[in-house]
Amino acid sequence: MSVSFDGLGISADLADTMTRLTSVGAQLARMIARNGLDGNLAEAAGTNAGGDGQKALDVIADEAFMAALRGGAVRHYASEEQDEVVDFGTGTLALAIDPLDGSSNIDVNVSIGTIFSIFEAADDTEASFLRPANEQIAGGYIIFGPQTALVVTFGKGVQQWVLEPGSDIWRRVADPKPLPSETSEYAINASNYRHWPQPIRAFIDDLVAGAEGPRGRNFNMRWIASLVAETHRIISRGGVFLYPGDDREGYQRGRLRHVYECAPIAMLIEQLGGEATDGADPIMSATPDRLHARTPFVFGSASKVARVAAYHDLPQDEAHALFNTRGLFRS
Ligand SMILES: O=P(O)(O)OC[C@H]1O[C@](O)(COP(=O)(O)O)[C@@H](O)[C@@H]1O
Ligand SMILES: [Mg+2]
Ligand SMILES: [Mg+2]
Repeated sequence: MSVSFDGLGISADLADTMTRLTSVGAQLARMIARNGLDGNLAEAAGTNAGGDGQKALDVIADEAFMAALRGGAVRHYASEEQDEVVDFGTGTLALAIDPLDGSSNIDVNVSIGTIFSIFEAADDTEASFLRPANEQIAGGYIIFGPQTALVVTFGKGVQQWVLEPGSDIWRRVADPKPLPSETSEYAINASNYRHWPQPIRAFIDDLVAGAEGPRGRNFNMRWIASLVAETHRIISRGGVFLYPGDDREGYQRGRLRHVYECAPIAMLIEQLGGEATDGADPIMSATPDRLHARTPFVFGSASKVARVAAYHDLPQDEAHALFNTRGLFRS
């Protein structure tokens, strides 16, 4: 057996689905390690349902997961790369997937990943996914980086496996620890500053002001542009991630997709004692209105996520005031 989920109390259907996912994960890891030797995985390949340009690896990963899952316990397959839910006809589960996350990093040898969300299948294809994330029975990701790792929750804590390089063998390693509630690291694409709503600008202004600002201490920033890699860093050492809505065309609800990006990450983060919101309200209790719906996304250490929500509650004049007047937010 190349991976084992024994002792985790999950159903045979869920274990079979996870085995199929990890088998494709091992194949993709080998392929990614050979990028440039056998062809260019970052070559342009078309446009997906959301209007995003697809790279060769986006399409290869989607086809590989779909082929591996067909005939198993998954009945409804929803993918970033498919306009509509694919109905395999039989099975008890519904799986939503971002087959390849962080596509802009394929050709620069930076960590990329796969994100997945699993529900019990509903009667109708769309109904399987247009429901609150707190109905998920599993959520997780595979990260393809210096190590290939699987991080997943089945609703009782978070477990992690690492792929033995060059093989199909996944070894379980220590479970991730709960997130620290305080942190000094934040992640946001700061090039969008001028497009952000005022509460996000005010929050970031105060972090950037560091020891001289209202927070009275310094913060550090990271931006990898792979949601999976940012999540893995935050799970490893804490931090807060923000992809807010902004005033660019098509970005009013941010960039990230509720169903197959934010919902499973939110489940992992909450299992580790962190929080995940759209800036104000929890992701886990929101119901998306479309398969490819976007949502603003803020997640990570609980106190930081709560602080972002508090900035949304500031009176307009205080959100605009010079940072040194915001004594309320010292720490
Ligand atoms: O390029 P931007 O606007 O900083 O966006 C980066 C974000 O886009 C994403 O790459 C979107 O995911 P895909 O690569 O699956 O489209 C996230 O992984 C990442 O957080
Ligand atoms: Mg993605
Ligand atoms: Mg993707």
